[in-house]
Amino acid sequence: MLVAPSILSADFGILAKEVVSICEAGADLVHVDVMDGHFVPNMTIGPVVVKAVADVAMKPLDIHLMVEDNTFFIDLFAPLKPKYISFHYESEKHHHRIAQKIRSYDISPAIVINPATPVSCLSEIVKYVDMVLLMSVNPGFGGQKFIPIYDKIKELKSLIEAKNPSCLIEVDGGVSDKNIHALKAAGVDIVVAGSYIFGHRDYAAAIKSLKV
Ligand SMILES: O=C(CO)[C@@H](O)[C@H](O)COP(=O)(O)O
Ligand SMILES: [Co+2]
Repeated sequence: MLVAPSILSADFGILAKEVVSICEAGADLVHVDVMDGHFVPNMTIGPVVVKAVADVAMKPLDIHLMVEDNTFFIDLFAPLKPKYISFHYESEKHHHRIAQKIRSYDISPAIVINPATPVSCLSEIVKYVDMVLLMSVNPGFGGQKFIPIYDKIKELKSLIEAKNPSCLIEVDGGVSDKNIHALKAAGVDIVVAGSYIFGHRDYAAAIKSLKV
């Protein structure tokens, strides 16, 4: 299992130090939640702060867009060369165009679906992305209760095996040592965890407990 700590739960007063700490503690990716106050009822960070994160991160960035205007934000963040940019199925009319746009920057495109969005809506776009992110909370906030989406993970695994076997499955929201084994068994490749990791005094121990 790869682990992507979500910096949404970091102490923003010492953000650079927090990013270095999770990288040294064994993070595989640094998950950056970008919210615009329209697609979700919350706002987070923009290009100036994400650049400061990119400047100190020793691991690749995994940028999760929760915005209405995907094109605008992709153009803003592409110069920071993240490994992934993920966009929400629910926020976009032109999924294929957005995936191509991300790839044109030599960045891996990923698509995200909310807990109530069915896996069947991915049947065509799955061929064009390198990762699918399944939300296991409603997007907008850290620290929410995990929604059991195990059937969706299994359904997505079958779709990926049939249409794009190299595509990875990421799960985001409420991940902890309580559900990590079940997530692994269902076929997840990468977990995002915010409050679980940053709520521990020992980040390395928290990350290790998710690397199952
Ligand atoms: O995208 C989101 C929330 O919208 C996440 O990345 C959260 O930041 C995860 O936080 P926890 O649920 O692990 O506390
Ligand atoms: Co996220």
